[in-house]
Amino acid sequence: MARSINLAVIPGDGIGTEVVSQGLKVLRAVLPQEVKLETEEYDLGARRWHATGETLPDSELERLKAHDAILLGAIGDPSVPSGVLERGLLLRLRFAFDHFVNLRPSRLLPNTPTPLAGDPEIDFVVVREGTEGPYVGNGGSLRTGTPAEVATEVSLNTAHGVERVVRDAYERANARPRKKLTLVHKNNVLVYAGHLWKNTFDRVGREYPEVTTDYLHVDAATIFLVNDPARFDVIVTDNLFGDILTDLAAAITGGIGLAASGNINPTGEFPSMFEPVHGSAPDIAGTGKADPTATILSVALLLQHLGLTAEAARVEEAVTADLHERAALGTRTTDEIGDALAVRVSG
Ligand SMILES: NC(=O)c1ccc[n+]([C@@H]2O[C@H](COP(=O)([O-])OP(=O)(O)OC[C@H]3O[C@@H](n4cnc5c(N)ncnc54)[C@H](O)[C@@H]3O)[C@@H](O)[C@H]2O)c1
Ligand SMILES: CC(C)[C@H](C(=O)O)[C@@H](O)C(=O)O
Ligand SMILES: [Mg+2]
Repeated sequence: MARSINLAVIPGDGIGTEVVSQGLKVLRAVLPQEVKLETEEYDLGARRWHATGETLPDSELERLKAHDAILLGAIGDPSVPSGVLERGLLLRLRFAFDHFVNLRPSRLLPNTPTPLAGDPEIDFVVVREGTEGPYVGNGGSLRTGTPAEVATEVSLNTAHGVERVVRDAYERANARPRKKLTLVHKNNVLVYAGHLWKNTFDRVGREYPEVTTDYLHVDAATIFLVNDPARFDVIVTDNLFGDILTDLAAAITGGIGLAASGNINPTGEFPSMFEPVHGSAPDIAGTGKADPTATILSVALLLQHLGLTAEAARVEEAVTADLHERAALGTRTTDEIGDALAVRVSG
């Protein structure tokens, strides 16, 4: 069936540009001829900010709306004050496009090194809330820069925002063979937000009698992620806990170079955005050491989201096969890994 994909591409900063070009290479190689791919690259990130002072102008946001999806590399640069691009560009996109499901799957693929002992079974997905929590920018500081400075960063949690992400997580758990959903929060201390999350979780759960539920405080969840990761199937959690847990999840499943994510707007009102979990890695930018696999697996999530499930599976299979050979192949550059995966998906 002939169709076209109108993809926005935001390479961003540092290794973002390096890994995105590999992601596009694999995307082009996996798509059948009858699917026409149109891409439009957006110059957003540190270069643009230095040149114009802009992070994400309204006009660009408006143009981005028209795309079927967005592929993003990473943003953030040591030459730009911390938070300017993170808030002004990345979070602005997630909020403006109502990406309330930040989907971060974690699977330990065969032959992939893990720092954990034994041969752990790891196959879970984190459903991280993407538009609320302490990320909303509800804060400020008084007497800034003085010894008497006071700073606040208030976490915003709405019944609407919590319910929609919890419901999405139940749906995902219900569709998986194990049907298990774990809520991670900290309701022994954060009692207002924590109780809203837990009450919503329990109430919505009554509509999903086949889903087994579990609750963990976030500190304990970090223990289990290391000692017993097999206990997790689907995790639902708030924006900040989800950020931290998914870097840990990446570390136990082969490293941050393999961790993919999708910022999903489930209603389809706005384009969803796919990006590796990692950042712009200024420490290795320009060296060819960046692993593009996380971006390529994010391309698989993008394909899945667009209903191209066979192509998504081909990308995942190619990554699994490539990982099998990693130990024998030794060190490869970003480009070499991208080339190898592009050959595999088109073969
Ligand atoms: N989604 C995003 O765009 C995003 C995500 C995280 C951090 N950031 C930003 O990126 C900048 C750097 O942040 P950071 O250092 O905390 O996190 P980072 O993820 O960029 O790097 C952490 C460590 O992981 C390594 N690493 C990351 N990606 C890798 C890859 N693909 N292959 C091999 N090694 C990889 C880096 O070399 C570094 O040692 C900051 O400005 C931060 O705000 C952006
Ligand atoms: C860069 C930052 C805003 C971002 C986040 O905290 O969500 C990043 O760490 C991520 O995990 O995508
Ligand atoms: Mg993060």
